[in-house]
Amino acid sequence: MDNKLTLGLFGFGVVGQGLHDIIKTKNLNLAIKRFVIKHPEKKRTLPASLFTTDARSVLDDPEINTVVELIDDAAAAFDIVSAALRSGKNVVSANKKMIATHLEELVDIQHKHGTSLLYEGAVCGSIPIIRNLEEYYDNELLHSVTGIFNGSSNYILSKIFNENLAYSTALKQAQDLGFAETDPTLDVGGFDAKFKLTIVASHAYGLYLSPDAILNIGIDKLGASDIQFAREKNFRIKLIPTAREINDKAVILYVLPKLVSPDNILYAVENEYNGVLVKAAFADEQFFYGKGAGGHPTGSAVLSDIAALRYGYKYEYKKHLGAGELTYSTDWDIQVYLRYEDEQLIETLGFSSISERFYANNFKYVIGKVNLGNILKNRDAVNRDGVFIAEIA
Ligand SMILES: NC(=O)C1=CN([C@@H]2O[C@H](COP(=O)(O)OP(=O)(O)OC[C@H]3O[C@@H](n4cnc5c(N)ncnc54)[C@H](OP(=O)(O)O)[C@@H]3O)[C@@H](O)[C@H]2O)C=CC1
Ligand SMILES: N[C@@H](CC=O)C(=O)O
Repeated sequence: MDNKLTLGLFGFGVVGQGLHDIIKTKNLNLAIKRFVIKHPEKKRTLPASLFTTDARSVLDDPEINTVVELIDDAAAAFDIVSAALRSGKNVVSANKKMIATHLEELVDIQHKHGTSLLYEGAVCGSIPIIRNLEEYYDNELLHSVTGIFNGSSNYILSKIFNENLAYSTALKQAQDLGFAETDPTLDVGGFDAKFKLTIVASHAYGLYLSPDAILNIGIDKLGASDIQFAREKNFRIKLIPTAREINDKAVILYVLPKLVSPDNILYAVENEYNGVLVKAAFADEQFFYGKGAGGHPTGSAVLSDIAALRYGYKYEYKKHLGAGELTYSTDWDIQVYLRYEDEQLIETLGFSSISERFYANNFKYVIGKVNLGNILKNRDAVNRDGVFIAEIA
């Protein structure tokens, strides 16, 4: 099938412009009829007549059969995407916060209206992980899906570890390069990685979960002593989301910084690059590597989804058909490095074992095993100034 696609594009920022750059270099059987933006006063690189702030002019246009949603407002994005799907238009989105928060509802709308929502660009930029989890790993038992899912935090950590840049300078660079979210707390606080993990959990394990139920600790409390500790032990610190089957009934999910050694493939993933490490029963380990942020890498994933709509591609959410087989659990001990100030925190977290302890005037840490559920329950006590927690193998 080679249907002509007539697009309405919401958003002409980093990703919207990146997509447009790619589309204009190719002779594709598609046309962008209209761009919906928020600030009409902004200077654009295309004729003003193509831009509007009126969402209805796209949603109510019967000639537009495909909506591409690339805006930085998750609430508005949900309204746009759900209205488009309900009106019979297929949609491509890169909005991981919106998708992670509303996935089950969006799947229902697609089923009811026979439309398709694709979102490869929402998870790890240019890396084609969603379609692989849907299609390639359809029958494989997946032991785990982990990796580096956020380009901005990885960029910041790379600049700190490799170039001794200050955290704030590195963050500013990630923003200037268009990698960071409009609210960069989403990146450095591990929220963005968690939204992506929530989407991965659906396609890998058939789970619909509220992101709020999942632990995310970011890199924003990283301090000079943690960096020194990591360097002395020849570790690098990476922000790692983890989805892992702990037995044939339960899956654990969390986002934590991790101290990784040079023999870990993620050690060498630098800057805005992402890496997805899939461990499957028979295929064993497989590694996907590519740019996780930026207009062109993300635009290429968005374009791949647009092209897939030409032949009627839909996610089938097949793993949800056996729903109930696997449940989400937080009852699992993980080994962590914890820098802390108040001894009470060690009690509160209820370490089941401690293998190393260090006290100095301005630097105290323990290494030991703690239950994931306890960290989740006490996340406010852990996610505060003076404390830094990271997984350690
Ligand atoms: N940057 C990246 O590397 C990646 C981003 N993403 C996701 O892609 C989406 C877009 O990100 P990005 O391009 O970086 O964001 P930008 O901030 O660069 O651009 C956002 C665009 O959205 C428009 N906009 C905001 N609100 C509305 C609204 N209510 N109606 C219509 N237009 C609106 C803005 O309009 P105006 O131009 O008038 O201000 C702007 O054009 C986000 O969901 C982000 O999480 C996904 C993967 C990678
Ligand atoms: N802010 C995100 C953009 C891509 O998803 C990131 O840094 O990874």
